[in-house]
This record gives sequence, structure tokens and C-alpha cells, in this order.
Amino acid sequence: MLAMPKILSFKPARVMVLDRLIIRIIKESSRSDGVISFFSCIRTAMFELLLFMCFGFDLSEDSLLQIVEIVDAILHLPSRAMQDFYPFTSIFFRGQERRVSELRARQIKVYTSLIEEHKERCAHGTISPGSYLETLLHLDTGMPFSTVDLVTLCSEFIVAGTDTTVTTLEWAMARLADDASIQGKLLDEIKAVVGDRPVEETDLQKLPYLQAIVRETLRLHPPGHFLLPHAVSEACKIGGYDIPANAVVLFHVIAMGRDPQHWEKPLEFKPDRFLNKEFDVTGTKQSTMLPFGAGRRICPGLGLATMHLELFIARLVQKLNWTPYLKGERVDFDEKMVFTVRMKNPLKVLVEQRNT
Ligand code: HEM
Repeated sequence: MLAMPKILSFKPARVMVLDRLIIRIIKESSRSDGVISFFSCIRTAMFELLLFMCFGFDLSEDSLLQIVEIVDAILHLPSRAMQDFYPFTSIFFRGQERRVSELRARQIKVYTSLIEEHKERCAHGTISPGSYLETLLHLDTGMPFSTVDLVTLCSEFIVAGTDTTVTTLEWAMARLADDASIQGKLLDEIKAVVGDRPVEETDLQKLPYLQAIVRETLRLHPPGHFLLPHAVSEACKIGGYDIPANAVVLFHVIAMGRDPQHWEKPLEFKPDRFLNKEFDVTGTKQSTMLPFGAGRRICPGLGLATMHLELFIARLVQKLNWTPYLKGERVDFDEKMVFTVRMKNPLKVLVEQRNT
């Protein structure tokens, strides 16, 4: 599902969602003197897109809202770290366990009705082929997945692919709104390579400055500062420390991306540092930044995420001019942790349509 030919087959869905997003932004800005709250606009768009890829059809507004609510509730569940370290504290978390069970029941109900709708649409031929669910239903594993397994897998696809990409896009657009010269340089590149027609997916590989902006955003603002927790299968020594078997290890990737020994002026946003350089973000050739992890558990959505980031940024900058909503003010880059590390003060920007 996350291999390039499958990703490319969803081009019509991306065009639909991006066109809708731009209309939504223009509408919202016309109601409020040009100012928009970027996060909610982009988040709706990313849910529309990933849900289409997951189920093979455009969800009703009501179903989409229900999924967004469930994902929000999952992301806001308190961490279980305290109970992992001090199991006796479990007695204080019984209410939480009940809330988790209720949430799971709601998740199963909502996703199951979408799985049923998928099957009905397949029977009537009103579905886009190649969805994630279709792939799961036709996987030859010897034993078909139960409905609950399908719910878990579809939900993992949505949770993993939406907020990570949305958070990164918010940081990227914040950086571009904050620095008119970087935004201008990107626009010049797009004009020179693409001209006046909308940027297409096949243009992306010819836009090195755009790619550099995406890398620089992932270096300075990786959505996960610690990746997902990993477990040690055998006792080993790392950097002189004994790590016992089964220990949980977190990788502090934010410290890698901001390490002054590897990066000049690491806290500054300078996409140029990636120009005219072969650079690998998978940890195969270097490990100075690992926004997607590395090795066996590397993010399987890396290719899809990179395409979404590049395409959305290019189209948004091509169509609209982005500036901080208070004239002359800088954007506030403080962070807060909500599963991903987001902007503490969600990005508010002034957008104006460009004359093209
Ligand atoms: C900017 C966007 C994204 C970033 C930075 C990102 C980053 C990551 C990271 C750091 C991990 C954990 C790796 C580890 O701990 O070793 C991960 C796992 C995962 N990602 Fe992504 N991701 C992004 C987008 C996506 C997308 C678009 C999808 C698919 C729709 C996706 C699907 C997954 C899945 C399924 C896992 C779990 C893999 C496993 O359990 O082994 N991700 N991602």
C-alpha cells in the first residue's frame, strides 16, 4: 500500500483534497480579514485524504468528524509511563481504563460501519480501487483478518499518517510565513520550473529548494522527538552503558537534529544547508537526523509523507502569500507535546491570493 506505484494511483484524491483545501482557506480568510488558523484547515484536508486512501471513498462530513474525535481522544490519553515504572499506581488509574474501553468500543463501531460501507460500495462498483482496506481484505495470509483486526490496522494507518504530516506542515508554513526571503526563493523556483500551471507530483523531483525546505523542517521540527519506544532484545552496551534485555529505549532524535557538532547554527532555519548535497534521512549512510526512525521499524509511510509534504507546501505557496497575522511580528516557535510536538500557539497567518 505504501509502495510508490500505489501512492501514485491516489493522485486524483490528492488533487481533489488540495483544491478543496485552497477553497476552504480562501473562504475562511475572506470571513476574517485574511487571517486563518492553519492547523484546523490542514488537519481536515489530511484526514480527508488518508481516509480516502484507507477506505476508497470520500467520507461524509459526519463520519469524518467522528473519526477526528476518536483520534483526538486517543492522542489525549494520558501516558501509561507512570504505571509501567510503578505498577502499584494502577489502582489510581481505573477510571482511565474504563475510558479506554469505551473509546475502543466507539472506535470499533465507527470503523466497522465504514468497513461495511466499503463492502457495499464494492458490490455496487462505487469505489476507488486500491485502497488500504481493499489490500487487507485480499491479503493471502492463510487466515482472513477479523473485523476487529481490520479496525486496528485501519486506525493505525490513520493515526500514524495524519498528525505527523499535519504537524510538520504547520511548522513548515510557520517558517515560510516568518521568513519572506525563503518563501520568495521557493516561489521563484516554482515559477522557473513549473510556470503558471498548478504544481504536479511529477514536478517535485525538479524542485531542490522545496525538498531542502522539507528536510530542514524535519531536522528542526521532527514531529516525534523520541520516535516510538523500542525494546532491547538482548543485553548490550551502548556508549559505555549496560543496557539490560527488555529495557525500553527512546531515541532522542531532536538532539541529533539540533546537535551543534553536526549542524552549523542548528537552531536557525536554513534550507540552503541541504542544497547540492546527497542527503539520506533513513540512517543508512548517516544518522545526523532521523525523523522517520531507522532500520527495521523505520516509518513505512516515509515516501507517502515526503510526497504529501512537498506537494502541499508547493501548492500552498504557489497559490497564496503567507505572512504572520500581526504585521511586523515574528511567529512564535514555542513547542508543546500532544503525541507529536506541535506549535504551542497554533499558527495564525494572513494569507492573500497571488496574482497568477
Ligand atoms: C512527516 C510525516 C511522518 C513522520 C515524521 C513519521 C515518523 C514516524 C516515526 C518516527 C515512526 C516510528 C519509527 C521508530 O520508532 O523507529 C513511525 C512509525 C510509523 N509510521 Fe510514520 N511518520 C510520518 C508519516 C506517516 C504516514 C503518512 C504513514 C502512513 C499512512 C505512516 C505510517 C507509520 C506506521 C504504520 C508506523 C508504525 C510502524 C511500526 O509499527 O513498525 N507514517 N513514523
